[in-house]
Amino acid sequence: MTPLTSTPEWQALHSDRAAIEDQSIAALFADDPDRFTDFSITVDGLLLDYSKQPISRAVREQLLAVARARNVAAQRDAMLTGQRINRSEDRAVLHTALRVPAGAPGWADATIARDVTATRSRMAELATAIRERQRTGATGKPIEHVINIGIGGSDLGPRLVLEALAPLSDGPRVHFVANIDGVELQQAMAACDPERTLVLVVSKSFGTVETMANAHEAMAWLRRCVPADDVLARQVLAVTANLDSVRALGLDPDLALPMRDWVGGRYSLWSAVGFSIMLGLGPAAFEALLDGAHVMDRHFAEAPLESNMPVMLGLVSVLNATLLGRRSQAVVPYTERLGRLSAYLQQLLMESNGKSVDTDGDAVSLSTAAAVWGQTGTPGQHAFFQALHQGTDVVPVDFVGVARPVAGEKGDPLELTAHLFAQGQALMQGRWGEGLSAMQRCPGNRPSNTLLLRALDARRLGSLIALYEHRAFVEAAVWGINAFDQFGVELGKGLAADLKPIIAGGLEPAGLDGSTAGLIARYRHWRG
Ligand SMILES: O=P(O)(O)OC[C@H]1O[C@](O)(CO)[C@@H](O)[C@@H]1O
Repeated sequence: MTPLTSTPEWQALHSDRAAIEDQSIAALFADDPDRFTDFSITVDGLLLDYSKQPISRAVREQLLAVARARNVAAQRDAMLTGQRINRSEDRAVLHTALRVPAGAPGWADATIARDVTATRSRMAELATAIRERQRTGATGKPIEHVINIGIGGSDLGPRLVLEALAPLSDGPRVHFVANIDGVELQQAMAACDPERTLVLVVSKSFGTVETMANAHEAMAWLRRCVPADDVLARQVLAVTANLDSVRALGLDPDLALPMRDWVGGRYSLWSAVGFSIMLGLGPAAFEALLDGAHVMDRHFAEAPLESNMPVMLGLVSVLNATLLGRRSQAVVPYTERLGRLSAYLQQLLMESNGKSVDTDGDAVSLSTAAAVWGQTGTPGQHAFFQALHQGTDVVPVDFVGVARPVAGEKGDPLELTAHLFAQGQALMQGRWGEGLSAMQRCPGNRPSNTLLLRALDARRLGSLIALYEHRAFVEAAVWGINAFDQFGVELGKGLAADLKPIIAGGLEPAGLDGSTAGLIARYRHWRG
């Protein structure tokens, strides 16, 4: 893979780096009254406004030239058509196939489409039977609670969606359990009647320590509390790509909902991993979520690069993170319902693109993924916004707003929206003028994107999530890295397994580094 820095297109952009950094965003508006129209893109009720970035028309052309030089369109097509683009794991990457409506033309082959439709139908039948109380728990009581046990991609997506659309929930109440310390599981078990609870064990690998530990605990609870021999068969359901391990846990693999190896964990909420969404909101809402994502997929596949929302969002990110060295990025949704968004995007963007070698294994020549963080507005305004306005580092912000709240939600987002728009304006304009002390002045010229959803509903949420998935793809394509493996996460998992018996006191801490040995000694001492 040619290093990005060796391409003439990047070199041309880089030679203008200082000018771009100094570019007054306000001046770009003054020079071009139509700038908002030209630097915003709308796809089916989702608007991206990237006009408050230091990007002139000429700079946009340079960015697009970089995208062409990196074959972003060809790389996209290779993903969509099921080529094995995840080279380090020799896998195709087909989360987009999960969102093609049944019978509609997709990009991948027909076998995959049939498999996707079959799983979706099975999920819908089962969810309907549970929601309509035809399929009960082992003692004949209806399922009113679901405990979703999973972590990372087997947790964050369904959690985000169910929190966002909670007012639409008319099915069993879903409780999420990810951490291994037992806190969430204890809380969930305390809130659930075991005879009316379905436990979902969601794990692509079915080997993740946290998930397996929590699954054992929850299964023991069901066995203890439900007087029926077939309680596990009736009330525990595995969602996985590893059916052999389902058997090892004592569950029937024939009952499990399958995942495929061509779906990465952090791209999997559209698969059977989203079963808890279907249970909570119903199959129609799940379909709407998929439809919204598919609309974004089609747009990504078909729109010219310059009016392609994920392409432009990805290029803006590369400009900030790589060209201008802005190593962190805030995501601030202006609705409490999207409070999980920054955590979701942390995994999506940082696990995908926190890489320092390219697809050939050579060191990349420039910085890749920036740190992603944030919380909702307006609480975030009273926490970290001071640093956004006056701190020494420029932190690009993605604002996310909704024109209409989720159906059934009380409260009007107008007040919040005023804050949202005001913050973007304030970051750009700053505050200057006679009579202001140095402490009172705000430098301004700080970039932001604004994403505005016509309404917070399943369809727009699907589009929004798919947009960020494709942004990660575009960034990776430009950087020349593989967005679909995550070997870095494995290292700590292995070390934790080695350390556990030492910390527990069964093994002596031989050969450890001084810090780890010291920490273990102190922990043991304080634990008593
Ligand atoms: O679904 P699994 O296999 O339990 O993995 C959970 C998560 O662990 C990771 O492998 C690493 O955090 C993620 O990519 C994945 O979403």
